[in-house]
Amino acid sequence: MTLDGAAHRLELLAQPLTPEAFAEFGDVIDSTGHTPIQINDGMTERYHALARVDVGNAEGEALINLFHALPYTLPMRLLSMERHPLGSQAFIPLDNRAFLVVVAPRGEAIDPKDVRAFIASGTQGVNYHAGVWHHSLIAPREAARFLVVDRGGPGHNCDVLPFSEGLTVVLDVAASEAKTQPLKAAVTTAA
Ligand SMILES: NC(=O)N[C@@H](O)C(=O)O
Ligand code: NI
Repeated sequence: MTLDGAAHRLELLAQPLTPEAFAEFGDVIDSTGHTPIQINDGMTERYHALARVDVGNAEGEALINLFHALPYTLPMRLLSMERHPLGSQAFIPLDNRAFLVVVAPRGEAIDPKDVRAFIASGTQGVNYHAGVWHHSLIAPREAARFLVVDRGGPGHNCDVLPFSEGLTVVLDVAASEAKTQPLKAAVTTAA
């Protein structure tokens, strides 16, 4: 499965992550805009069920992982996308650092014009729904740690789709300050 593409260059500009804009790809994990449940005698606010873990079938199980991501320098060239057909995958930042999310709609191929890039703030996580194409974790500028909740169990759960040689996909960051967290420092001149 490769992307059709003559000699094209696709410049991706990341936009601030919002639940509405991300809805077709998954959930935004963020307390903003949600009413918490008061628990523990009022000592804790529970933001309940911000997203659900999809483990696909009875053989699947939910895994709780930690990812220590090394930093990418931007602009960066994206070479492939991946999907997990059997389950969801959630990334929650632990160091309050913004990160980049690149997604494309489900399907057996990816139309380059459907690829979207978002800037997730340090207080926003994402939960990719099963089968949604995404780039693997991108931590810009500095190393960062993430809580990752995804599916374990038997079965093939990671398809990788390379962009064709004829298509160069470059991820940059919107010139305008993102509402979430400025990433200008992350943009360095390409080597
Ligand atoms: N491979 C792995 O566990 N992580 C990727 O799926 C990713 O989306 O980063
Ligand atoms: Ni993944």
